Amino acid sequence: MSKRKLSRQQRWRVEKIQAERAARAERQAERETRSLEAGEYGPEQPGRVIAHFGRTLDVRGDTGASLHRCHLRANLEGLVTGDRVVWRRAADDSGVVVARDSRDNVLERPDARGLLKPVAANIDQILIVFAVEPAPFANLIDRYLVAAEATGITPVLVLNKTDLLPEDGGALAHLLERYRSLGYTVVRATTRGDTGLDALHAQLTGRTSVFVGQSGVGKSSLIDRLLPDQALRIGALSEDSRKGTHTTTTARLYALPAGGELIDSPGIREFGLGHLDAAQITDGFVEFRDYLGRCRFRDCRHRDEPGCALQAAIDAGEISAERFASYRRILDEQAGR
Ligand SMILES: Nc1nc2c(ncn2[C@@H]2O[C@H](COP(=O)(O)OP(=O)(O)OP(=O)(O)O)[C@@H](O)[C@H]2O)c(=O)[nH]1
Ligand SMILES: [Zn+2]
Repeated sequence: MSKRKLSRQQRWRVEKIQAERAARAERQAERETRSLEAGEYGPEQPGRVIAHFGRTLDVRGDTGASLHRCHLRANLEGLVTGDRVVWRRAADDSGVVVARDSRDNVLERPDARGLLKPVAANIDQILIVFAVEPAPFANLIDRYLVAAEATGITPVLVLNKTDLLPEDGGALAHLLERYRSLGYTVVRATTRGDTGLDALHAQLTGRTSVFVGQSGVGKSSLIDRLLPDQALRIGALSEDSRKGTHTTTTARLYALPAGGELIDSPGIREFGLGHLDAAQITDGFVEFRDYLGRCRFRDCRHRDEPGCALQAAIDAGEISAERFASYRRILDEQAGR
């Protein structure tokens, strides 16, 4: 309901509820300060947010794998899964989060109203999954790469279903070579067979990762194989479900048995191009970066302008004409939205 349509009585009621809420928050903050000062909580220690439900968080201490249901100090806002925090443990194993460390990076998604909201933080790599089938369009891979580059998080390409790959690698071999030559890591995987995930395990070890990619490329299959302890995964979710329906869509951090960590949620898997401006799209093509700023005109749109450094690089074979066409397509589609 829009604000304008509220009657005076409704407005009064809303204000009353807000005032009560503020008073409650203040009392809670005072209680917290008292109990923190009274030494009811242990010493400050580092931890990481594993999941969050409003002002309640699951925190994992840096020593040991146990989870602690924590609440937030009243002055803290906007923590997300993956945040590194300072917390204090209570006698009953719950805790309170007292501070958030600075973030290396943050993954954002538009909410229902189109406003960008952080969903996860401190991610080392975005694994862009594509598959032998459905066959990938280069333009789609480029879109994911551009979106990943805009976050500052390293993208890695994962080609899944390699069991379906013809001996000679088919048309995909050429495509993969293009991305390798741009400096991207390409990992092959298959959920069929015993050794199909070896390279992926190696890529995941010691890092915090997220999986993104089109429907049907095998993200669920990969994640199920990487987190074989289904009971643990599902158990964690059902334990949270009493907290409300939104818990199943909130991002959760999983420790992978073979090493490394995975942050996953339906929202993260749908990560895409959404909200990028022209400059971000241009920057998302890594091989353009050396040429940007070298066009004759400072406001060159890299279309038909004379003295365009990008066009010259294409003519010289230094930039792939296909990647440039893909760039133009993404720009045009964003402009037409
Ligand atoms: N041949 C083959 N099929 C696979 C492999 N991995 C997954 N599949 C199949 O691909 C189909 C899609 O897999 P999903 O794991 O549901 O794909 P997804 O990316 O999670 O798809 P959404 O849930 O729609 O986003 C399923 O029928 C899987 O059995 C693989 O390595 N090889
Ligand atoms: Zn130009």
